[in-house]
Amino acid sequence: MSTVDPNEIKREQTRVDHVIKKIKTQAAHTKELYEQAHSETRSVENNYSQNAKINTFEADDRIETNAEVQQQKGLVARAVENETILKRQVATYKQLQDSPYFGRIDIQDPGESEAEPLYIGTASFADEHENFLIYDWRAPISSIYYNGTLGKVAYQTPSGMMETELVKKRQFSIQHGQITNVFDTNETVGDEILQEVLGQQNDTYMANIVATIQKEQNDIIRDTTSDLLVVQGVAGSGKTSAILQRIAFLLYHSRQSLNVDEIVLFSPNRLYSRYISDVLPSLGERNMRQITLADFLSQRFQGLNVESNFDRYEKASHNSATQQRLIRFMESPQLMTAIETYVHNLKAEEIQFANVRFEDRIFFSAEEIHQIYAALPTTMAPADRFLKTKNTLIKRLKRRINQEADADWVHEQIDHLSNEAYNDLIGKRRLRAFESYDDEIHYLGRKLAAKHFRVIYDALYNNYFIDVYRQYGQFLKQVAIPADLTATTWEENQFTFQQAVEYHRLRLFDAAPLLLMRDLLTGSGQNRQIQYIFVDEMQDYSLAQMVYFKHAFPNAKFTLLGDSEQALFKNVESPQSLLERLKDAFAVRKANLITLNRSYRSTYPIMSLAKKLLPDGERIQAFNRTGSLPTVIVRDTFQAAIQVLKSCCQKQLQNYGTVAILTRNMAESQRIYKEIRRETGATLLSDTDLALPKGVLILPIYLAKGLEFDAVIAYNISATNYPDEQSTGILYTMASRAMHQLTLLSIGAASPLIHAAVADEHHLVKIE
Ligand SMILES: Nc1ncnc2c1ncn2[C@@H]1O[C@H](COP(=O)(O)OP(=O)(O)OP(=O)(O)O)[C@@H](O)[C@H]1O
Repeated sequence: MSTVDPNEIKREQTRVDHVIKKIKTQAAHTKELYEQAHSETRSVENNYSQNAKINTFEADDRIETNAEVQQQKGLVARAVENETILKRQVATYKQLQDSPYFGRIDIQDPGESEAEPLYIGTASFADEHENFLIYDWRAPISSIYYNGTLGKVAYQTPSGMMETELVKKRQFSIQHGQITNVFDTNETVGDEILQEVLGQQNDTYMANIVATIQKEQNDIIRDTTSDLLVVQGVAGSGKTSAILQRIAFLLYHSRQSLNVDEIVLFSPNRLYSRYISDVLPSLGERNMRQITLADFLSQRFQGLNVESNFDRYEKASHNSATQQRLIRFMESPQLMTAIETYVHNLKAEEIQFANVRFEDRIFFSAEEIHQIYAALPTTMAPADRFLKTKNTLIKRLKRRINQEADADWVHEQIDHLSNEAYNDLIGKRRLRAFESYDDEIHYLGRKLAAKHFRVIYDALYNNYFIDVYRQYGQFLKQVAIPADLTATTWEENQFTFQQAVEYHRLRLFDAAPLLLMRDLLTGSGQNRQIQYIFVDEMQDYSLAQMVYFKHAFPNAKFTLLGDSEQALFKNVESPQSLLERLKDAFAVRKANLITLNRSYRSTYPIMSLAKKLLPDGERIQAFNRTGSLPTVIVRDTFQAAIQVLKSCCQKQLQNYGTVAILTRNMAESQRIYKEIRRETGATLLSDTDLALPKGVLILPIYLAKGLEFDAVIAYNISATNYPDEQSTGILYTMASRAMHQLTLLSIGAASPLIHAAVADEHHLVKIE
């Protein structure tokens, strides 16, 4: 790393000025185009709505109008798209005007006498002669900036590997058009600029890291070949950042074949979804689809209240050994395999068909449904037999509707129809004459009968003629249980499942096997459109859930990221064993594992303490950023602790924008919120909050997953709250949320885990 000669900096600033001038000209021109496009869209839209209003009473007119309307619709769509592209371009130029680029590489191709400088920024920019003044960070040549050290380098292009020589690599910080920092480096991406970026205060929402992507992160971002990419990364190692830059990268590289709507990110909670929502737009891309596991499951189990990880965590702070063994089995891929085998071998008479009832009477009996199913060839897959059965039922329903169309009760209804209701029912047919009056009445009758039986149609459509809960109960009854579970435990397990369902509740660990069973039996539930699935905080998912995702998104490539040591909902597991289990469960052709051991978020003193909390924390490399020592404060009473909280918040707010008080659960958060909100102006955050304000925030640790704060106060890290190693993951996660300052506050003796961490190294903390 070397500093750059002042004259050279001047020359660079002149270039920055020149590029910005060009961008400004281009921006003004694009803005004009955008405004034109905007008024064009308005006029096409106006035109469209005029045309849509055209008299459609004459049959011939209708056909013509339809074609015209379709054409107008196309015009509107194109105008809107054009406008959106221009709007995005205007935004990109605005950003480039402020900071046009962050890197420069000088490359000398074989046979050339001079090196050519290339500048790298968040988007490409070319002048009027098509000279690239800035290269997009995702362009093939830009990979040299992230991967290469000076000397011979190779980079991937669409037409194969290219070789060149890297003779200079320069990093810039440019703010408001002024170079504030510049370094030459031989490293991949040197530490100086990174120091500067990481030392800054958190601005509540996540920012992109394209200027300082590190080599290992770059491997994650640019991996285009793996079907399963697993990233085990320590706290603050940039996993979430890598996901977002990877999505931007994939979109750039597969513009033609990949749409952002074909990417789904499973996020740990809704706050996180908001926290990361600015990154992709700052890179000129739209956000991917995001969903939490809880929302995904509620959508699939409409009408049932599915337990969430948070509920489970709030309910049982410590699981008994028996409970842990039960959970292990219920969340295992073996259970999912057992479901597959069970469904595969299921005999017709074992399928739990249910009566379809209508107005207190049985409309299709389970027996009738069973007979249809049983008559189908046994060689057919269960889902195919099921679909055929469903079709037969729908046909029978239609036949019945046809018969009822001429029934007296229907005729009576027709007689009492108002003119308006009559016209409504005739609907589109109004314009085509009926052969006879009887035809018209029969048509109306069918419509009325169909309306009458609509609930049955819906029940068939939604597969309510099979009772999957009873079927699942049957499955549990016969499945072979592991040796470490007793028959009594297993019976109790079946009973609690039944009981929960009676109360319209579903335990979290039943959700994945139940969904798999339902999908396999009914041939539903798969989404073949999705091309990429990302799962952040993968350690909070069971393998059974992962196996279900694999089934539900059969064409997707998976990127799973997490930190086995930030497990809040189960015991910490060694990264290697988690990775092995994942690989087995996914059984894909091309799996890639990447480990990130360098941590960027927290200062060196904070990370030094956090890693001591872990049994194998030594492998974590804390980024060398200075800061004050973490403080441990012990008080005897709740009131004394509240006083500490108030004074800490006031003090820390003078230096920092966000101070987060992290608690073990929601009840604790609420309790302290009541006590300190007046003096500190604190905000209590819950899972339904979608915004992250500045100031003092109070939240349970599970909502702080994936987030970071300038200062963190870990509230009540006492021996009572965190008595043994089951709490390791929680304390480690709490400590590693802090960027600049960490305070550990205990009421009564601190957790033995904290004592053990600093036992031989008292210099790691300051005791107050
Ligand atoms: N290459 C980088 N350049 C600049 N900042 C970085 C880089 N990598 C990570 N960071 C910063 O470090 C912090 C942690 O990153 P991120 O949240 O992506 O890590 P993580 O591995 O998902 O963390 P955790 O598992 O603890 O939630 C963020 O503020 C991020 O911007």
